[in-house]
Amino acid sequence: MASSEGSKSAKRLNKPELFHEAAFINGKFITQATSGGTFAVTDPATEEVIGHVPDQGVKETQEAIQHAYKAYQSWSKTTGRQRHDIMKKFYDLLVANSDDIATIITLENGKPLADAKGEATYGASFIEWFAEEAVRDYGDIIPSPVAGQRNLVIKQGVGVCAAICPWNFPLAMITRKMGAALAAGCSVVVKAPAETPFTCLALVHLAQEAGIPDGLINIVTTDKHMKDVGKELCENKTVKKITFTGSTGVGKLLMSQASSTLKKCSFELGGNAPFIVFDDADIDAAVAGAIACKFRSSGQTCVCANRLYVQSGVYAEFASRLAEKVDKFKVGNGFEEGTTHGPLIHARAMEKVEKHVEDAKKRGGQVIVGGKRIKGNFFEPTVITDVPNDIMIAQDETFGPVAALFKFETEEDVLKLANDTDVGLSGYFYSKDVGRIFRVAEALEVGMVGVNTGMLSQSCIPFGGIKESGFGREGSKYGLAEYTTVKLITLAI
Ligand SMILES: NC(=O)c1ccc[n+]([C@@H]2O[C@H](COP(=O)([O-])OP(=O)(O)OC[C@H]3O[C@@H](n4cnc5c(N)ncnc54)[C@H](O)[C@@H]3O)[C@@H](O)[C@H]2O)c1
Ligand SMILES: O=CCCC(=O)O
Repeated sequence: MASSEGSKSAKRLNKPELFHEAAFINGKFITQATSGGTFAVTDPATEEVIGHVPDQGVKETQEAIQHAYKAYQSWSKTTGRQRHDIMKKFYDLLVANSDDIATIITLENGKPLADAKGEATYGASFIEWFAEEAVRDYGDIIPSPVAGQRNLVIKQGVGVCAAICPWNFPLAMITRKMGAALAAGCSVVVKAPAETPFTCLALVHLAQEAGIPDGLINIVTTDKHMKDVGKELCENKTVKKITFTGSTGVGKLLMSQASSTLKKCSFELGGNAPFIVFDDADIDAAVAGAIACKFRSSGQTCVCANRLYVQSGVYAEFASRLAEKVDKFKVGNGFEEGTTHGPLIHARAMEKVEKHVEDAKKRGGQVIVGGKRIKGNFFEPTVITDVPNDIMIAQDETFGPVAALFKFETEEDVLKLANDTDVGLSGYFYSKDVGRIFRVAEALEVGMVGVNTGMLSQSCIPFGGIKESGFGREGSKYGLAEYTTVKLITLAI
């Protein structure tokens, strides 16, 4: 039965039945955990409870895996065209219900409604993209040196996939994994983020409406038992792939657990993106790019700029123009008209942001806008200048609305600084010099480079990193390959 908070949340939707206080296994919404426990989910803006979901454990995870295996056996025998048709219906339903999806995203994640609508579109685009890829996953014929022999290469879905997803994109981080898995002929067990399970549950409601077979997608909800559930997903022999988006520390743990059964892994982990503005840049474009890249989702994306390196000739101008724009942001509840930036996800995130700002201040940084907590989970969008190269922010992503501006003199210097980090997800730079554009793009140690733009994200690009930002790609044709294995058939004729 729905809780009073859950009923209130459901009433905000055009289609209240999309709000489920449940897990989802084998096509059924399950409101009770074996342990009997539930956990509350709160709105990060108001800190009020918006609903409850079952606190599931290892037993339910094993059940979900078994159902996923059964569903995989039939789904893997369907044609790419059949998978396309169901996925296309699923996509159409996501689009038709995008207002409700956006409302749930704002409710549980806090991002402004306009951004949540953007995510509803972005998230749905992965289902559409992979539906279209499902019919084009070609094999190969390799000429044999042996007379009378033919070598055929076919692709097959890897099997049951476990997806462990974060809270910062409650829809898109799931559809990016799920879309590829379904297109490849795989089934999925998703461990929903404890902070944002309701978007995920609305998603599977629509999947079911679209005709996705029972057991093909399963959602385990857990909080207290999260580590045990994660370990089960990594160690269970029936699961053939682990896909994870989140912090590097958790990625390392999951990889060590997954090594016991040598699962295929793709990990999209933390970044520490350099954002470089050269003297020859278009400063208006660079400021606009920094606003989009640094402050999107209040700084809580893995591809957000974390270190802004500005060449000495334009440092003062860039800093004052950026500060002028940041000062005009309207921070508030994502449902309020005019809100440009929402809250941080929770108190732990706030502690990290405050620690980074205090450290920068102690080391001589000048706060020219913002710099402190407003109330609850809200932090002032902040710009700090004159920071030395060894502040905490230089080595650890803040995941918050703080732009630290480092000054540099030469291209050689800034490349050394930009690459002086263990991680390498994305990097950005602004320059009009064609030679420099190629030199710097090739030299940056990252998986994705934005040149004269602060936005990369689309379903058609290979999204992912190098170094300790993980491996594997999501989205694009490369993303589909992560969910398939290649099989050789040698035929003597
Ligand atoms: N790459 C990204 O998009 C992304 C997303 C979220 C967080 N982060 C990074 O991580 C930092 C901390 O945020 P966080 O605490 O939410 O990240 P996290 O890595 O702890 O959590 C991400 C997801 O992993 C799950 N998880 C955590 N420990 C697990 C375990 N042992 N087994 C199975 N699942 C587990 C959580 O339920 C969550 O849904 C952020 O400041 C940021 O740097 C990155
Ligand atoms: O935060 C991780 C993913 C962000 C994106 O897809 O743009």
